[in-house]
Amino acid sequence: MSRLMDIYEQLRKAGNDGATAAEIGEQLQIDRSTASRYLNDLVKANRIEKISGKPVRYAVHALVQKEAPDTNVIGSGESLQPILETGMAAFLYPSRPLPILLTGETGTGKSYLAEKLSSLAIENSETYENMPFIAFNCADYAQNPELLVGQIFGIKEGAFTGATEDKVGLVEQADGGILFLDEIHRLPPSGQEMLFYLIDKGIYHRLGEATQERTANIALIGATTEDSETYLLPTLLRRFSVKLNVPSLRERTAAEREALIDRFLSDEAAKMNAALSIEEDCREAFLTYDCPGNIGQLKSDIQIACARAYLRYLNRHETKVLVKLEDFLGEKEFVEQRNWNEHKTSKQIAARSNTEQTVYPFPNIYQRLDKQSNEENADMQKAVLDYIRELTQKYKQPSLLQESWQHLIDNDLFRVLQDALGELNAILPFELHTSQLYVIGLHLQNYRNHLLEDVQKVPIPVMIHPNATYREAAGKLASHLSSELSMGLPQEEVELIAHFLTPEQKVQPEVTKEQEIAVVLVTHGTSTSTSMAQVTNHLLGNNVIHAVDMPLNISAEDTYERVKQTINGLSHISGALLLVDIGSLITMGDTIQQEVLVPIRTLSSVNLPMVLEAGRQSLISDQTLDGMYTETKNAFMRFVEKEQASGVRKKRLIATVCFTGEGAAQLLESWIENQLSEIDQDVLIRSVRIDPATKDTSVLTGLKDYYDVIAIIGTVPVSIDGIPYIPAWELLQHEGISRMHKLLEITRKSALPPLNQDVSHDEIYELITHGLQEIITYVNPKTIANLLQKHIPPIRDFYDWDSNRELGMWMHIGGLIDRIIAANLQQSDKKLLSSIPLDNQTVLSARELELWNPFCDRLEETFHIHVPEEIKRELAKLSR
Ligand SMILES: Nc1ncnc2c1ncn2[C@@H]1O[C@H](COP(=O)(O)OP(=O)(O)OP(=O)(O)O)[C@@H](O)[C@H]1O
Repeated sequence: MSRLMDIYEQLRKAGNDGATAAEIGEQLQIDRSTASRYLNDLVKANRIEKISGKPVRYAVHALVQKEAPDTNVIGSGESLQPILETGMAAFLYPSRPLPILLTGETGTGKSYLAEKLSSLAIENSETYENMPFIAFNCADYAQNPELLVGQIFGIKEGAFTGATEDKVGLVEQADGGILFLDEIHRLPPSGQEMLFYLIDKGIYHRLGEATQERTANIALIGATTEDSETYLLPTLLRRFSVKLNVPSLRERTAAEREALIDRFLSDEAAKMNAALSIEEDCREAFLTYDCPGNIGQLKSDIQIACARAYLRYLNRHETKVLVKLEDFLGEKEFVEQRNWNEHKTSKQIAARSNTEQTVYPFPNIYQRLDKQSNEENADMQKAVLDYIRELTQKYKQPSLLQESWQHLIDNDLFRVLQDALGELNAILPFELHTSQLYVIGLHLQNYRNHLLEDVQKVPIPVMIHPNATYREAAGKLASHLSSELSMGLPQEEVELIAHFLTPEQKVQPEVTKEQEIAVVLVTHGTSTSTSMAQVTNHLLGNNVIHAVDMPLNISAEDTYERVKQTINGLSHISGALLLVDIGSLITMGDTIQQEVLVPIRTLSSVNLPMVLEAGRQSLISDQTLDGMYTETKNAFMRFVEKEQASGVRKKRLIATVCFTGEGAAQLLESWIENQLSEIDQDVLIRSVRIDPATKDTSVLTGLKDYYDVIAIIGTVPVSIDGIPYIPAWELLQHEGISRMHKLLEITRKSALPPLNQDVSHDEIYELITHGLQEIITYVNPKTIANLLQKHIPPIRDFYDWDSNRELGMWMHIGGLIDRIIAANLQQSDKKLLSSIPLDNQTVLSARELELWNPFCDRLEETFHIHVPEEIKRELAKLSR
């Protein structure tokens, strides 16, 4: 700290009485006249005042004295006292605020303190009144140092590839106010240099704008979890005159930890709209457990335990939310299994999704029947059977812990079920799995809850069970419930339990239903297939979709091999339905089927509704490959028709989500906005708050009515049918960005007309020139369209293409020509060939090959290129 700062500090400690120059000189071991000079500087800068009298005394302004400690910040009177005091002093330093560096372990509250210090300064000082506070996490752009520096200092158009326009940086936005850079060690050396130049001289320049100097006056706060000596340039480190280490949770006093727990609990209670209390042993556990992720972890563990308690309160119609030790222990065990060294964000996301599984809504037949009380009895019976299936499927989620089930079922009911197990086993022809009993327990809990709700009930239809043994077992259970819990079941309920007991519904959580026909999903991107498959498998409660990802760097041959191996690895199948994202993969199945010796059918343009339908179909026992193909295709058509029937296409929207709707969600909002290219400017980005306690997604489902919500991106995993979710941490890596781009690409308003609509040849020409403009780089789309217009008709007639098929082929060929030209220019024919799923097995007639010759000859003449033989074959094959 500088001498001036030392003097200021000394005076602050002296309080309202202040000190004389001689006293200060003595305390700091400097001569009195030097102390006096500094003190007068501070007076001139209006930071301290003179108290008249002899000798003159100096004191810090009363206003400043009252600013620290802040009673609202837990620890302000204790562990955080020095940080708050020194931090405020640095802010109010004469003439120019001193840069502050906050160091400390993850979750200790560095960001929190930066914000608190800033709001204190803004509230209490005239200098900062109405001044901006800009916070930015450098880790968000760690993958792209150039862009990171650009975000901070601004970018001049053309500074690097992709910098298509001038961009104002954060320094400019924070001018005259406060800039907080979290994870500052992520700044590359060039950025660190620019930063210390700014601190020194108040001067900076935008990226790519070396000649134009700009000025800014900012109060800088940096924060890092890393050792600053190692990760920051010594020159920058020296510029941080105030370095404050934020203590870990271990170093905070017990009283502070207790106060933190109370604060977090009352924050949760405020969100719940219900009375919340905590059992003593659970509070004790929160007070004492080892919490390496510090306050951040403590907070999220409390939030999760509260969410669990809240779920129990809802399910059991309790009068208050009671947080028990078990609500916390589930989480703790989970935390212990994980290596805390992993990135905190991914840990928190995983922890939240773990909770989400518990919060997953269980089907409730009574509510369903209430809704459809006018339905025919047969439909109601079907609804009941679906309900049984759904409930049993749900149990197959392996991650759903047994205790979670127990939480959902009243203790007395749970006990009666367990007691009855032996007797039921004696009656039934097989041993009842305990999990099956939980399923029945859940159903009975639903029934019990419904009884409690004093509403007019629609009775479930009576579905007499054909087998007397099961009816007997159900009767036995009913009499236990009646005698031990006075829970008399009506006849239809007893019959329903008999259905639950039958082996068809017998739950075998470890075993996946054996599929006759496999569904293999192949899409571009590092994880697109896997995540679609995960969603579907999760929803269907079965591992029915087999995913093959196609990262951009793997060749067509590798993909081919992967798909082949996947199919070969599935014994007992009698066929496979291949779902692919783009048309060019459509021929892959034909080739593979010759090697794997089972029939394969392929559908392209796959989307989530299609995958779901295919998965559902594959679970139907006697479904055939052709039947599955047709049903899945129909699902797709229905989807397309629904889209078209909705008339004007809805505007596309990406929703960003976080627990506040203001933090991560807003950061993501502006980040994504910057990523959108010209053709995606129609996309709206909206940040949405997800309440941590209820995880209520109704705002998102509401948006769905008015917009085509193409993705949800954020820090709170939400699952809404048909809308892919991209976690924020994934978005900021290559894989996530490419997923987002893929989603944008497939939802763009296609230049192509709706399916099944006949298009005239002139229209095809227009549509194609327009469509090609968007995808090709090397040639004039009109030249290609002219060539196609001239040479396609005999081919079209030979294969009897309809107009949609023809449109598809024109687009495909247009793109292919562009790639051939690029490959010729870059002399990379080999690479081109390896990116096309070529095969030598398909037998093509001489006539088919000849058909393409005139077109290929003209192509070679016009563009001075060579069209390889393999490509001619590929074209012929695709035409079929
Ligand atoms: N004194 C405090 N009072 C109340 N809440 C706090 C306090 N300190 C931290 N928190 C809360 O704990 C959580 C973690 O804090 P924060 O994000 O500031 O930690 P951090 O040190 O910046 O973590 P990281 O280095 O991982 O970014 C936040 O939700 C924050 O609001």
